[in-house]
Amino acid sequence: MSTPHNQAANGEIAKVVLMPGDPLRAKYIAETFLEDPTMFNTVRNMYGYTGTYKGTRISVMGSGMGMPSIGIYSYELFSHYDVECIIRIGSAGAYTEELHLFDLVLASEAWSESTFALAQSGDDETLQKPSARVNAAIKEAAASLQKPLTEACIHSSDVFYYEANVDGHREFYAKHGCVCVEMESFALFHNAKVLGKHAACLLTISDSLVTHEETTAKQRENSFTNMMEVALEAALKLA
Ligand SMILES: O=P(O)(O)O[C@H]1O[C@H](CO)[C@@H](O)[C@H]1O
Ligand SMILES: O=c1cc[nH]c(=O)[nH]1
Repeated sequence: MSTPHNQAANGEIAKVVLMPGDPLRAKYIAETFLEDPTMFNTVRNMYGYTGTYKGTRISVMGSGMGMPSIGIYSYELFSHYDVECIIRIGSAGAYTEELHLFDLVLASEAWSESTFALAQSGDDETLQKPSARVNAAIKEAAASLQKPLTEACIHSSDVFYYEANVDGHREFYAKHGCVCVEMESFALFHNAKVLGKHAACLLTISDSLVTHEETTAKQRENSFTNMMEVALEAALKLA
């Protein structure tokens, strides 16, 4: 049965779902890496596909941008479609000069000032954690593909554009140890926790708040192939 945001029938979505923010990144992954991909969702253009990767059934679906959006889609995948594991595969802005464009970052935890967890379940933790099992699978996959990654605390922000009076990234790095910023993992990890499911977040550095280098919109859609391949290999270990 469908939901207000997902037209898939029960059984059309695999147990492991890769979840980029951008639905066109989901389309690219399905068309580039999956065999026989079938589209299961077009509601709001939040494309979702199921296909096989090296013989294993895997799904990929966009989450949209921000915690309210991934909050809806991940909750429905976990609770309505019996999905066991979601690996977010996102873009992120670097808070430190040590991270460069296209570097991979695996979230060891997500710090946020967001009220998502408090509002959703009364959880007042400012750090939400990924599944240790899923992080282990991602690290194993990255090592076997010889793709270096940095495992570190990330910032899940509600804000993309800050005004100049806010000393954003320096403070988040100095006070909370966040090496980069994205906008969804805190809510995803929280939903997995309250529903007894598994989640992780693998990121590609798309821009730097320190050096102001940046990738294009098209590169964010289709060039983060190291991240895609690592996530697909990890999914094989989790399916
Ligand atoms: O590229 P995605 O996965 O959307 O991730 C990042 O990019 C968007 C902002 O440009 C936010 O969703 C942020 O989390
Ligand atoms: O949330 C995000 C994602 C990519 N780059 C940023 O600066 N912020």
